[in-house]
Amino acid sequence: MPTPLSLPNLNSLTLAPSPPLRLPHRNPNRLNFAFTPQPHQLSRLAISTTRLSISPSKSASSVNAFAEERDRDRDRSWTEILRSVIPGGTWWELPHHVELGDAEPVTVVSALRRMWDLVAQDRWVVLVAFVGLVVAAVRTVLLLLLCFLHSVVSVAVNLELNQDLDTTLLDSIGFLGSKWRDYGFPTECTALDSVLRCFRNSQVKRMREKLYSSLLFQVCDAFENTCIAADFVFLLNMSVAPSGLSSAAMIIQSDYSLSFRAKIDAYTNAIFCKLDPAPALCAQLGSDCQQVARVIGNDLNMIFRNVLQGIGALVYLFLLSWPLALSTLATCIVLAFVILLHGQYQKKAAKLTQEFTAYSNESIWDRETRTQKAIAASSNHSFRFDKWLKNLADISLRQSVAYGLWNCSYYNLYHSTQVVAVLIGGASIVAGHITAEQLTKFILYCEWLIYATWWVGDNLSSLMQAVGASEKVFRLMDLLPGEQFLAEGKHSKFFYTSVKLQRLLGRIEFVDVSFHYPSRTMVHILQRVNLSIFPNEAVALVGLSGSGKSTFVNLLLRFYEPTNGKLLVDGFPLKDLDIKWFRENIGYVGQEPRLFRMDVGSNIRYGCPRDVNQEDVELAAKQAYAHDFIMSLPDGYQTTVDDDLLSGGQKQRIAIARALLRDPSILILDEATSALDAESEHNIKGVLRSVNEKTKKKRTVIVIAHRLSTIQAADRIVVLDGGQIVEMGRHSELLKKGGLYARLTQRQADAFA
Ligand SMILES: Nc1ncnc2c1ncn2[C@@H]1O[C@H](COP(=O)(O)OP(=O)(O)OP(=O)(O)O)[C@@H](O)[C@H]1O
Repeated sequence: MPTPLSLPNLNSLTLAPSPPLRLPHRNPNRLNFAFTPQPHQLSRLAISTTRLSISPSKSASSVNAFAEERDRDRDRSWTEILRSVIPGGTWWELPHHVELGDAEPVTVVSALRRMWDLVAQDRWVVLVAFVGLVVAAVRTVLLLLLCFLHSVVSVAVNLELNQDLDTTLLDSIGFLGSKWRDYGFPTECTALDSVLRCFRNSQVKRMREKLYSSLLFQVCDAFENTCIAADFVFLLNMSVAPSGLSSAAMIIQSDYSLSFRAKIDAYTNAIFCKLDPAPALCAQLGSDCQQVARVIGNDLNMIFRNVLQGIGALVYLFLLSWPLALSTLATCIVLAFVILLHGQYQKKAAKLTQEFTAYSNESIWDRETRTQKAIAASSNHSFRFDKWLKNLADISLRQSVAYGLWNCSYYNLYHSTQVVAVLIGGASIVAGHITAEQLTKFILYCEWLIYATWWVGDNLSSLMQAVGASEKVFRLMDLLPGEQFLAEGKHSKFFYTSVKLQRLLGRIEFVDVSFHYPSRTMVHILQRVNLSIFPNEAVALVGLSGSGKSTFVNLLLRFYEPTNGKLLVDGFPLKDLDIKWFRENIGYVGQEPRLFRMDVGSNIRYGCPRDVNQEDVELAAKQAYAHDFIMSLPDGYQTTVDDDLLSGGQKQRIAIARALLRDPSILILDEATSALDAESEHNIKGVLRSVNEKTKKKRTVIVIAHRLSTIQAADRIVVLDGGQIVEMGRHSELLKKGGLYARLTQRQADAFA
């Protein structure tokens, strides 16, 4: 039953919206109510937010008026639909989306300049290819000249104006022209196209490398502060923050002894082997770089070549008949205008497609397929993904229709040129200004000109798309390395000191440290934390989920800078220490270590700053209680693994072995044993003893664990609550105290009881 709507000023007239309630799309403020009329109540109401209009009841005439109004409404909606779909109408509006910040938008000229900079090493290849193409295009134009000469001579022969010009000359010109056409131009173009294609591939590679290097040298908060792309925040958080850390990614970041090439390979490996959920980066490095590189490898040369050929054809058209040439030129100008519009539209659409593809990829990645299968019973499970897909489909539909319209305009204009040529040309023949053969040639040259214009247009729209795609790629490439990565000497007007200590003892001091994440400035994660960790001490951080344990470690690893207070390492401000050297001396295992697609031995050895042999690798694996399961794999240490081929506990043990192999002065384990069974965990507790079993070298250990049995052997247990240290002491002392730690221990004991 529809809800009755009472209008007090209508003498208790009760109206009900007739189902279905129609909301006219053209005026969302206006609601039309229709109701089944009683003889004394027949009326139609239009209620708007600003006025209420009532047509008084007039029985049959009102019914007619209502029907007419409805028809008018229908007609109006059709005209509105038609108006919206014509070029420039509302249907063509592309969705608004995240702006890329306040940087200047990339123009064709600036994009080309950037691309030219990128091809610095191979400029000669581009130049040679372009010169070749110019030569090829000029030859084509000369071919036209030969044809033209051929026609002039044949006219002379036909008209018998000059009996001295015999058919031998005519034949030789025709023969020369056909040979030139058959062998010269296609061969050259194919060869040059191949050269440019090879060049394009190397350019894609270079762009990807540059983009990677720019990303690798960013600090997390740099991304969180900018609106460059939420997807890159996601990428970096996944790569370096403990919550989703790929240990390997962190090692790449920390390990500068690796060649840049190796880092790139490792990252490529990690990302393209699906080890790191970096959908946006995949999109950026995959299609976008390829699209941008296509500009020089393909679009520009096609545009250039066709412009030259078009100019040549136009010149001959003018030589043949200027009225006809003018009419063709007018057509070409209209065509160029359509090209421009279409190109601009495609550029915008390409930019949005790039954004939405990244977001749709992200929405798949961040909800792993298996997880999705497990929990996706709800009808809303794919809401995010569907939303992006719908946006993509909408854009793609508009792009296709725009392309169709563009093609349609081309063909219509092309045929209209022929019609005009036949009309004007026919009149010219009758008037004796041109011959029928000249008209035929004219139509052929027209075709050539229009064809060249079409090619220019087609490649120009592709160029525009590439420029759209290049915007984000270039902005990411332009990011300056984070401050901590510049700590190697002079950089612009700043001078960064970089202290390398002779030996890292492992004394860590948090002095009055407060911190909030850049993306949530109002939420204070750590508040006035004061803590000194002594060399060779094993300290455990415990607390409720979200109490700031991982953040504590993030600051120590210098993924973020404290907003207040300072961090000292061996008495030196952490800011002044060489970040490369410092991270080389740290072993870190995160909550979800990830493995690279390579053999187990290489995975353990990965990023190790010192020379190690197989014996060292095996020793580290034994300490991490990974040796036995590794030996049970088909090829032992040579077995190729990746994230999906091992269990969570096995991956954690390999990651622990990797950290131990570095023989670090400070070892950080953030929930590093959460996936281990009780026995493995019991065995691995030895890692906590803060001594390298082989060298007997001591080390500082920081352990974060929810399973409190893991940390009972720690020298000191620090309890965090709401970003503050609330308790500190040994296991037995804290139990006696009866505070948060005792409560947590009790809860866990109850849970297992
Ligand atoms: N990159 C980030 N941006 C904004 N807030 C964050 C970020 N990372 C973590 N936080 C927030 O900081 C708080 C502390 O997070 P943290 O990961 O340090 O907690 P934790 O004690 O390690 O938790 P857990 O035991 O569940 O791992 C949480 O409220 C979390 O939501």
